[in-house]
Amino acid sequence: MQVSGTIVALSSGRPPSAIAIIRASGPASLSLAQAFGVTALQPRRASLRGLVSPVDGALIDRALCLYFPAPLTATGEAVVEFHCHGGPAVVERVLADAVTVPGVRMAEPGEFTLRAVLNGRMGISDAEALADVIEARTEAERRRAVRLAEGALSRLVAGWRSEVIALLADAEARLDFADEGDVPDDLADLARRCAALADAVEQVLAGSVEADKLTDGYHVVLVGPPNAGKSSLLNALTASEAAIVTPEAGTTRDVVSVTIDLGGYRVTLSDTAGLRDGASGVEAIGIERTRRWIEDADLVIAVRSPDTEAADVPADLVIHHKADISGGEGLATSVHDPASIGRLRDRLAEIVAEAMRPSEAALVTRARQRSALGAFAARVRDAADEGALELQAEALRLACHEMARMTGEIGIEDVLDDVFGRFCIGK
Ligand SMILES: Nc1nc2c(ncn2[C@@H]2O[C@H](COP(=O)(O)OP(=O)(O)OP(=O)(O)O)[C@@H](O)[C@H]2O)c(=O)[nH]1
Ligand SMILES: [K+]
Ligand SMILES: [Mg+2]
Repeated sequence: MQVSGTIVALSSGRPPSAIAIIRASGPASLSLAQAFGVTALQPRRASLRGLVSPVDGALIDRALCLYFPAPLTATGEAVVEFHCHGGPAVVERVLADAVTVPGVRMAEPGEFTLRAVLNGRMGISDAEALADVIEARTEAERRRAVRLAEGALSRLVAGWRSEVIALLADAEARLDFADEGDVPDDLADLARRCAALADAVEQVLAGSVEADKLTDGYHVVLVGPPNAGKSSLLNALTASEAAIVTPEAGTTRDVVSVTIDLGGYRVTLSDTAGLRDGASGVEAIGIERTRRWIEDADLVIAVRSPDTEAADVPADLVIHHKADISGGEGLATSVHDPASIGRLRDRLAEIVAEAMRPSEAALVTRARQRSALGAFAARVRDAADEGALELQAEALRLACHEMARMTGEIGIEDVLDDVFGRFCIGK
Protein backbone atom coordinates (compact mmCIF):
# COMPACT_ATOMS: atom_id res chain seq x y z
CA MET A 1 0.00 0.00 0.00
CA GLN A 2 1.43 3.38 -0.99
CA VAL A 3 0.71 5.77 1.84
CA SER A 4 0.67 9.23 0.35
CA GLY A 5 -1.79 11.87 -0.72
CA THR A 6 -5.13 12.59 0.85
CA ILE A 7 -7.59 9.76 1.27
CA VAL A 8 -11.35 9.82 1.55
CA ALA A 9 -13.88 7.12 2.45
CA LEU A 10 -17.24 6.41 3.99
CA SER A 11 -16.35 5.71 7.62
CA SER A 12 -19.78 4.84 8.97
CA GLY A 13 -21.93 1.83 8.07
CA ARG A 14 -23.31 0.95 4.67
CA PRO A 15 -26.07 3.27 3.42
CA PRO A 16 -28.96 3.82 3.72
CA SER A 17 -28.51 5.00 7.30
CA ALA A 18 -29.63 8.05 9.27
CA ILE A 19 -26.21 9.69 9.07
CA ALA A 20 -23.18 8.89 6.94
CA ILE A 21 -19.72 10.02 7.99
CA ILE A 22 -17.38 10.72 5.12
CA ARG A 23 -13.86 11.18 6.33
CA ALA A 24 -10.78 12.61 4.63
CA SER A 25 -7.21 12.42 5.94
CA GLY A 26 -4.08 14.01 4.55
CA PRO A 27 -2.58 17.36 3.59
CA ALA A 28 -5.36 18.26 1.11
CA SER A 29 -8.20 17.65 3.61
CA LEU A 30 -8.91 21.34 4.16
CA SER A 31 -8.80 22.13 0.42
CA LEU A 32 -11.20 19.25 -0.10
CA ALA A 33 -13.64 20.97 2.28
CA GLN A 34 -13.09 24.26 0.47
CA ALA A 35 -13.78 22.57 -2.88
CA PHE A 36 -17.24 21.71 -1.49
CA GLY A 37 -17.73 25.35 -0.53
CA VAL A 38 -17.04 24.66 3.13
CA THR A 39 -14.70 27.39 4.34
CA ALA A 40 -13.63 28.96 7.63
CA LEU A 41 -13.98 25.77 9.67
CA GLN A 42 -12.93 26.19 13.29
CA PRO A 43 -10.67 23.36 14.50
CA ARG A 44 -12.65 20.68 16.39
CA ARG A 45 -15.93 22.65 16.04
CA ALA A 46 -18.93 21.22 14.20
CA SER A 47 -20.47 23.61 11.65
CA LEU A 48 -23.66 22.97 9.66
CA ARG A 49 -22.89 23.81 6.01
CA GLY A 50 -24.20 23.18 2.53
CA LEU A 51 -22.04 20.80 0.49
CA VAL A 52 -21.75 22.28 -3.01
CA SER A 53 -20.49 20.00 -5.77
CA PRO A 54 -17.04 21.00 -7.01
CA VAL A 55 -18.04 19.41 -10.33
CA ASP A 56 -21.30 21.20 -11.26
CA GLY A 57 -21.99 23.59 -8.39
CA ALA A 58 -25.18 21.77 -7.29
CA LEU A 59 -26.13 21.70 -3.61
CA ILE A 60 -25.64 18.03 -2.65
CA ASP A 61 -26.71 18.02 1.00
CA ARG A 62 -26.45 19.95 4.24
CA ALA A 63 -23.86 18.37 6.50
CA LEU A 64 -22.20 18.79 9.86
CA CYS A 65 -18.57 19.55 8.99
CA LEU A 66 -15.57 19.08 11.23
CA TYR A 67 -11.90 19.89 10.84
CA PHE A 68 -9.14 18.35 12.98
CA PRO A 69 -5.70 19.90 12.37
CA ALA A 70 -2.60 17.67 12.30
CA PRO A 71 -0.91 16.11 14.17
CA LEU A 72 -3.17 15.36 17.16
CA THR A 73 -5.81 13.49 15.17
CA ALA A 74 -6.82 9.86 14.79
CA THR A 75 -4.45 9.43 11.83
CA GLY A 76 -1.82 12.01 12.78
CA GLU A 77 -2.76 13.99 9.64
CA ALA A 78 -5.24 16.78 8.96
CA VAL A 79 -8.72 15.24 9.04
CA VAL A 80 -12.03 16.56 7.72
CA GLU A 81 -15.39 14.89 8.35
CA PHE A 82 -18.73 15.47 6.66
CA HIS A 83 -21.67 14.06 8.60
CA CYS A 84 -24.30 13.99 5.87
CA HIS A 85 -27.64 12.31 5.39
CA GLY A 86 -27.04 8.61 4.88
CA GLY A 87 -28.81 8.06 1.54
CA PRO A 88 -26.81 6.03 -0.99
CA ALA A 89 -27.08 8.78 -3.62
CA VAL A 90 -25.69 11.46 -1.27
CA VAL A 91 -22.77 9.27 -0.19
CA GLU A 92 -21.92 8.22 -3.72
CA ARG A 93 -22.08 11.80 -5.00
CA VAL A 94 -19.87 13.23 -2.25
CA LEU A 95 -17.23 10.51 -2.73
CA ALA A 96 -17.31 10.73 -6.54
CA ASP A 97 -16.91 14.52 -6.43
CA ALA A 98 -14.28 14.36 -3.67
CA VAL A 99 -11.84 12.34 -5.76
CA THR A 100 -11.95 15.01 -8.47
CA VAL A 101 -10.17 17.37 -6.04
CA PRO A 102 -6.42 17.40 -6.79
CA GLY A 103 -4.42 15.14 -4.43
CA VAL A 104 -7.49 13.28 -3.16
CA ARG A 105 -8.18 9.59 -3.78
CA MET A 106 -10.30 6.80 -2.28
CA ALA A 107 -8.76 5.13 0.79
CA GLU A 108 -7.57 1.53 0.65
CA PRO A 109 -9.12 -0.82 3.27
CA GLY A 110 -7.53 -0.14 6.67
CA GLU A 111 -5.58 2.85 5.36
CA PHE A 112 -6.77 5.31 8.03
CA THR A 113 -5.52 2.89 10.68
CA LEU A 114 -2.28 2.21 8.80
CA ARG A 115 -1.59 5.95 8.71
CA ALA A 116 -2.31 6.16 12.43
CA VAL A 117 0.29 3.45 13.04
CA LEU A 118 2.87 4.99 10.68
CA ASN A 119 2.41 8.40 12.30
CA GLY A 120 2.91 6.96 15.77
CA ARG A 121 -0.71 7.62 16.81
CA MET A 122 -1.26 3.92 17.41
CA GLY A 123 0.89 0.80 17.95
CA ILE A 124 0.54 -2.28 15.77
CA SER A 125 -1.01 -4.18 18.67
CA ASP A 126 -3.51 -1.34 19.12
CA ALA A 127 -4.42 -1.51 15.43
CA GLU A 128 -4.96 -5.25 15.70
CA ALA A 129 -7.07 -4.75 18.80
CA LEU A 130 -9.12 -2.16 16.94
CA ALA A 131 -9.69 -4.62 14.09
CA ASP A 132 -10.87 -7.10 16.72
CA VAL A 133 -13.36 -4.59 18.14
CA ILE A 134 -14.84 -4.09 14.68
CA GLU A 135 -14.97 -7.83 13.99
CA ALA A 136 -16.20 -9.00 17.42
CA ARG A 137 -19.09 -11.44 16.99
CA THR A 138 -20.05 -12.02 20.59
CA GLU A 139 -20.28 -9.91 23.73
CA ALA A 140 -17.24 -11.71 25.23
CA GLU A 141 -15.14 -11.04 22.13
CA ARG A 142 -16.23 -7.41 22.19
CA ARG A 143 -15.32 -7.04 25.89
CA ARG A 144 -11.87 -8.51 25.35
CA ALA A 145 -11.27 -6.53 22.17
CA VAL A 146 -12.22 -3.27 23.90
CA ARG A 147 -9.91 -4.04 26.82
CA LEU A 148 -7.05 -4.70 24.39
CA ALA A 149 -7.94 -1.65 22.31
CA GLU A 150 -7.79 0.40 25.51
CA GLY A 151 -4.14 -0.61 25.60
CA ALA A 152 -4.09 -3.38 28.21
CA LEU A 153 -1.36 -5.27 26.33
CA SER A 154 0.39 -2.17 24.95
CA ARG A 155 0.93 -0.80 28.45
CA LEU A 156 2.55 -4.04 29.62
CA VAL A 157 4.69 -4.27 26.50
CA ALA A 158 5.76 -0.64 26.84
CA GLY A 159 6.95 -1.41 30.36
CA TRP A 160 8.88 -4.48 29.20
CA ARG A 161 10.37 -2.46 26.35
CA SER A 162 11.76 0.23 28.67
CA GLU A 163 13.04 -2.42 31.06
CA VAL A 164 14.97 -4.30 28.36
CA ILE A 165 16.40 -1.03 27.04
CA ALA A 166 17.47 -0.12 30.57
CA LEU A 167 19.05 -3.56 31.01
CA LEU A 168 20.91 -3.34 27.71
CA ALA A 169 22.04 0.19 28.50
CA ASP A 170 23.31 -1.07 31.83
CA ALA A 171 25.19 -3.95 30.25
CA GLU A 172 26.66 -1.73 27.49
CA ALA A 173 27.70 0.88 30.01
CA ARG A 174 29.50 -1.70 32.11
CA LEU A 175 31.30 -2.99 29.00
CA ASP A 176 32.25 0.42 27.58
CA PHE A 177 33.02 2.29 30.75
CA ALA A 178 34.32 -0.53 32.87
CA ASP A 179 36.89 1.64 34.64
CA GLU A 180 34.69 4.65 35.36
CA GLY A 181 34.07 4.86 39.05
CA ASP A 182 30.35 5.75 38.98
CA VAL A 183 29.11 2.71 37.03
CA PRO A 184 27.72 0.08 39.39
CA ASP A 185 29.21 -3.36 38.81
CA ASP A 186 26.86 -5.78 40.45
CA LEU A 187 26.51 -8.48 37.75
CA ALA A 188 24.19 -10.60 39.84
CA ASP A 189 21.79 -7.67 40.07
CA LEU A 190 21.63 -7.45 36.27
CA ALA A 191 20.93 -11.19 36.05
CA ARG A 192 18.20 -10.90 38.71
CA ARG A 193 16.44 -8.12 36.81
CA CYS A 194 16.65 -10.14 33.57
CA ALA A 195 15.12 -13.15 35.33
CA ALA A 196 12.30 -11.00 36.75
CA LEU A 197 11.56 -9.60 33.30
CA ALA A 198 11.55 -13.08 31.72
CA ASP A 199 9.23 -14.31 34.51
CA ALA A 200 6.78 -11.48 33.90
CA VAL A 201 6.57 -12.08 30.14
CA GLU A 202 6.32 -15.86 30.51
CA GLN A 203 3.51 -15.49 33.02
CA VAL A 204 1.42 -13.40 30.64
CA LEU A 205 2.15 -15.82 27.79
CA ALA A 206 1.10 -18.78 29.95
CA GLY A 207 -2.22 -17.04 30.66
CA SER A 208 -2.75 -16.61 26.95
CA VAL A 209 -2.55 -20.22 25.83
CA GLU A 210 -6.36 -20.28 25.76
CA ALA A 211 -6.67 -17.05 23.80
CA ASP A 212 -7.99 -18.62 20.60
CA LYS A 213 -10.70 -20.46 22.50
CA LEU A 214 -12.88 -17.36 22.59
CA THR A 215 -12.97 -16.96 18.82
CA ASP A 216 -12.97 -20.67 18.16
CA GLY A 217 -15.88 -21.13 20.55
CA TYR A 218 -16.90 -23.80 23.04
CA HIS A 219 -17.78 -27.24 21.65
CA VAL A 220 -20.62 -29.30 23.09
CA VAL A 221 -21.42 -32.76 21.73
CA LEU A 222 -24.69 -34.61 22.32
CA VAL A 223 -24.27 -38.39 22.43
CA GLY A 224 -26.47 -41.32 23.34
CA PRO A 225 -28.20 -44.39 21.98
CA PRO A 226 -30.33 -44.22 18.82
CA ASN A 227 -33.70 -42.54 19.36
CA ALA A 228 -32.81 -41.02 22.75
CA GLY A 229 -33.86 -37.65 21.31
CA LYS A 230 -30.44 -36.07 20.60
CA SER A 231 -31.56 -34.43 17.37
CA SER A 232 -34.78 -33.18 18.97
CA LEU A 233 -32.73 -31.70 21.80
CA LEU A 234 -30.29 -29.99 19.42
CA ASN A 235 -33.19 -28.40 17.55
CA ALA A 236 -34.87 -27.29 20.79
CA LEU A 237 -31.67 -25.84 22.30
CA THR A 238 -30.75 -23.92 19.15
CA ALA A 239 -34.33 -23.02 18.18
CA SER A 240 -33.66 -24.46 14.74
CA GLU A 241 -34.63 -27.34 12.47
CA ALA A 242 -31.01 -28.22 11.77
CA ALA A 243 -31.30 -31.94 12.52
CA ILE A 244 -33.81 -34.43 11.09
CA VAL A 245 -36.06 -36.09 13.67
CA THR A 246 -37.96 -39.33 12.99
CA PRO A 247 -39.22 -42.21 15.15
CA GLU A 248 -36.78 -44.49 13.32
CA ALA A 249 -33.62 -45.44 15.21
CA GLY A 250 -30.43 -44.53 13.32
CA THR A 251 -31.84 -41.39 11.64
CA THR A 252 -28.75 -39.25 12.20
CA ARG A 253 -25.80 -40.65 10.28
CA ASP A 254 -23.42 -37.68 10.32
CA VAL A 255 -22.54 -34.88 12.71
CA VAL A 256 -24.87 -31.87 12.58
CA SER A 257 -23.49 -28.68 14.19
CA VAL A 258 -25.17 -25.40 15.05
CA THR A 259 -23.34 -22.40 16.47
CA ILE A 260 -25.23 -20.14 18.86
CA ASP A 261 -24.49 -17.19 21.14
CA LEU A 262 -24.94 -18.43 24.70
CA GLY A 263 -24.60 -15.76 27.38
CA GLY A 264 -22.27 -13.77 25.11
CA TYR A 265 -20.06 -16.72 24.18
CA ARG A 266 -19.83 -18.61 20.91
CA VAL A 267 -21.01 -22.16 21.45
CA THR A 268 -21.16 -24.92 18.85
CA LEU A 269 -23.58 -27.76 19.63
CA SER A 270 -23.20 -30.98 17.69
CA ASP A 271 -25.69 -33.77 17.27
CA THR A 272 -24.21 -37.16 16.46
CA ALA A 273 -25.16 -40.61 15.23
CA GLY A 274 -26.68 -42.78 17.97
CA LEU A 275 -24.21 -45.19 19.56
CA ARG A 276 -25.01 -48.88 19.52
CA ASP A 277 -23.11 -52.16 19.18
CA GLY A 278 -23.32 -54.26 16.06
CA ALA A 279 -23.96 -51.38 13.63
CA SER A 280 -22.60 -51.79 10.10
CA GLY A 281 -22.16 -49.78 6.91
CA VAL A 282 -22.95 -46.06 6.99
CA GLU A 283 -24.16 -46.27 10.57
CA ALA A 284 -20.83 -47.79 11.72
CA ILE A 285 -18.92 -44.99 10.01
CA GLY A 286 -21.20 -42.46 11.72
CA ILE A 287 -20.54 -44.06 15.11
CA GLU A 288 -16.77 -44.01 14.49
CA ARG A 289 -17.08 -40.32 13.68
CA THR A 290 -19.07 -39.70 16.88
CA ARG A 291 -16.24 -41.24 18.92
CA ARG A 292 -13.74 -38.81 17.36
CA TRP A 293 -16.00 -35.82 18.10
CA ILE A 294 -16.22 -36.93 21.71
CA GLU A 295 -12.44 -36.72 21.99
CA ASP A 296 -12.32 -33.14 20.64
CA ALA A 297 -15.32 -31.82 22.56
CA ASP A 298 -15.11 -29.39 25.48
CA LEU A 299 -18.26 -30.91 26.96
CA VAL A 300 -19.93 -34.25 26.25
CA ILE A 301 -23.61 -34.51 27.11
CA ALA A 302 -25.05 -38.00 27.39
CA VAL A 303 -28.73 -38.06 26.43
CA ARG A 304 -30.75 -40.78 28.13
CA SER A 305 -34.41 -41.55 27.68
CA PRO A 306 -36.82 -43.97 29.39
CA ASP A 307 -37.49 -45.85 26.13
CA THR A 308 -33.84 -46.55 25.15
CA GLU A 309 -30.89 -48.43 26.67
CA ALA A 310 -28.21 -46.11 28.10
CA ALA A 311 -25.11 -46.03 25.87
CA ASP A 312 -21.76 -46.77 27.46
CA VAL A 313 -19.95 -43.50 26.91
CA PRO A 314 -18.02 -41.24 29.28
CA ALA A 315 -19.87 -37.93 29.57
CA ASP A 316 -19.48 -34.69 31.52
CA LEU A 317 -23.20 -34.21 31.93
CA VAL A 318 -26.11 -36.66 31.83
CA ILE A 319 -29.57 -35.55 30.73
CA HIS A 320 -32.75 -37.48 31.37
CA HIS A 321 -34.73 -36.69 28.24
CA LYS A 322 -38.39 -37.38 27.38
CA ALA A 323 -39.27 -36.51 30.97
CA ASP A 324 -42.90 -36.25 29.81
CA ILE A 325 -42.96 -40.07 29.47
CA SER A 326 -41.27 -40.76 32.78
CA GLY A 327 -39.57 -38.13 34.93
CA GLY A 328 -35.90 -38.79 35.72
CA GLU A 329 -33.80 -37.38 38.56
CA GLY A 330 -31.18 -34.64 37.93
CA LEU A 331 -31.37 -32.66 34.68
CA ALA A 332 -34.68 -33.70 33.15
CA THR A 333 -35.82 -32.36 29.76
CA SER A 334 -38.65 -32.77 27.33
CA VAL A 335 -39.31 -31.15 23.98
CA HIS A 336 -42.89 -30.73 25.21
CA ASP A 337 -41.74 -28.61 28.15
CA PRO A 338 -40.00 -25.40 26.97
CA ALA A 339 -39.08 -24.46 30.57
CA SER A 340 -37.00 -27.64 30.87
CA ILE A 341 -35.08 -26.70 27.71
CA GLY A 342 -34.57 -23.20 29.17
CA ARG A 343 -33.13 -24.72 32.36
CA LEU A 344 -30.70 -26.85 30.36
CA ARG A 345 -29.66 -23.80 28.33
CA ASP A 346 -29.03 -21.84 31.56
CA ARG A 347 -26.96 -24.68 33.00
CA LEU A 348 -24.92 -24.81 29.78
CA ALA A 349 -24.44 -21.05 29.84
CA GLU A 350 -22.99 -21.33 33.36
CA ILE A 351 -20.59 -24.10 32.35
CA VAL A 352 -19.49 -22.21 29.24
CA ALA A 353 -18.96 -18.91 31.08
CA GLU A 354 -16.84 -20.68 33.70
CA ALA A 355 -14.72 -22.42 31.03
CA MET A 356 -14.30 -19.38 28.79
CA ARG A 357 -13.37 -16.85 31.45
CA PRO A 358 -9.60 -17.53 31.20
CA SER A 359 -9.67 -17.07 27.43
CA GLU A 360 -11.50 -13.79 27.85
CA ALA A 361 -8.80 -12.64 30.27
CA ALA A 362 -6.00 -13.52 27.85
CA LEU A 363 -3.94 -10.53 26.82
CA VAL A 364 -1.90 -12.02 24.00
CA THR A 365 -4.37 -13.04 21.35
CA ARG A 366 -2.44 -13.09 18.09
CA ALA A 367 0.03 -15.68 16.85
CA ARG A 368 2.34 -12.84 15.77
CA GLN A 369 2.40 -11.38 19.29
CA ARG A 370 2.80 -14.79 20.89
CA SER A 371 5.80 -15.68 18.72
CA ALA A 372 7.50 -12.30 19.16
CA LEU A 373 6.99 -12.24 22.94
CA GLY A 374 7.99 -15.90 23.27
CA ALA A 375 11.27 -15.24 21.46
CA PHE A 376 11.76 -12.08 23.53
CA ALA A 377 11.27 -13.93 26.82
CA ALA A 378 13.70 -16.66 25.70
CA ARG A 379 16.44 -14.10 24.94
CA VAL A 380 15.93 -12.30 28.24
CA ARG A 381 16.06 -15.69 29.99
CA ASP A 382 19.39 -16.35 28.19
CA ALA A 383 20.66 -13.02 29.50
CA ALA A 384 19.65 -14.00 33.03
CA ASP A 385 21.47 -17.32 32.74
CA GLU A 386 24.71 -16.05 31.10
CA GLY A 387 27.74 -15.78 33.34
CA ALA A 388 29.80 -13.33 31.28
CA LEU A 389 28.88 -9.69 30.76
CA GLU A 390 29.65 -9.80 26.99
CA LEU A 391 27.23 -12.70 26.50
CA GLN A 392 24.60 -11.04 28.68
CA ALA A 393 24.82 -7.90 26.57
CA GLU A 394 24.56 -9.91 23.35
CA ALA A 395 21.48 -11.77 24.59
CA LEU A 396 19.89 -8.43 25.56
CA ARG A 397 20.67 -7.01 22.10
CA LEU A 398 18.86 -9.99 20.58
CA ALA A 399 15.99 -9.48 23.05
CA CYS A 400 15.66 -5.85 21.88
CA HIS A 401 15.56 -7.13 18.32
CA GLU A 402 12.64 -9.43 19.20
CA MET A 403 10.90 -6.63 21.08
CA ALA A 404 11.18 -4.48 17.97
CA ARG A 405 8.94 -7.02 16.21
CA MET A 406 6.22 -6.08 18.72
CA THR A 407 6.70 -2.36 18.96
CA GLY A 408 8.78 -1.20 16.02
CA GLU A 409 12.49 -0.47 15.85
CA ILE A 410 14.63 0.06 18.95
CA GLY A 411 17.41 2.37 17.84
CA ILE A 412 20.81 3.14 19.31
CA GLU A 413 19.30 6.46 20.52
CA ASP A 414 16.87 4.59 22.77
CA VAL A 415 19.77 2.85 24.45
CA LEU A 416 21.97 5.96 24.58
CA ASP A 417 19.10 8.02 26.03
CA ASP A 418 18.88 5.51 28.78
CA VAL A 419 22.64 5.45 29.36
CA PHE A 420 22.91 9.23 29.46
CA GLY A 421 19.75 9.59 31.43
CA ARG A 422 21.03 7.49 34.30
CA PHE A 423 24.81 7.78 34.41
CA CYS A 424 26.93 10.85 34.44
CA ILE A 425 29.27 9.54 31.79
CA GLY A 426 31.12 12.18 29.76
CA LYS A 427 31.64 14.47 32.71
N1 LIG B 1 -42.25 -38.08 24.28
C1 LIG B 1 -41.16 -37.52 23.80
N2 LIG B 1 -40.66 -37.93 22.61
C2 LIG B 1 -39.54 -37.31 22.16
C3 LIG B 1 -38.90 -36.29 22.87
N3 LIG B 1 -37.81 -35.91 22.16
C4 LIG B 1 -37.78 -36.66 21.05
N4 LIG B 1 -38.82 -37.50 21.04
C5 LIG B 1 -39.14 -38.49 20.00
O1 LIG B 1 -38.15 -39.51 20.01
C6 LIG B 1 -37.94 -40.00 18.68
C7 LIG B 1 -36.45 -39.91 18.34
O2 LIG B 1 -36.05 -38.56 18.34
P1 LIG B 1 -34.72 -38.08 17.63
O3 LIG B 1 -34.52 -36.66 18.01
O4 LIG B 1 -34.75 -38.41 16.20
O5 LIG B 1 -33.67 -39.01 18.38
P2 LIG B 1 -32.13 -39.23 18.07
O6 LIG B 1 -31.47 -39.53 19.34
O7 LIG B 1 -31.61 -38.07 17.29
O8 LIG B 1 -32.20 -40.52 17.14
P3 LIG B 1 -31.09 -41.04 16.10
O9 LIG B 1 -30.64 -39.91 15.28
O10 LIG B 1 -31.87 -42.03 15.32
O11 LIG B 1 -30.02 -41.65 16.91
C8 LIG B 1 -38.79 -39.13 17.77
O12 LIG B 1 -39.96 -39.83 17.47
C9 LIG B 1 -39.10 -37.91 18.61
O13 LIG B 1 -40.30 -37.29 18.28
C10 LIG B 1 -39.45 -35.89 24.13
O14 LIG B 1 -38.97 -35.01 24.85
N5 LIG B 1 -40.58 -36.54 24.53
K1 LIG C 1 -34.46 -41.13 15.42
MG1 LIG D 1 -30.72 -38.00 15.52
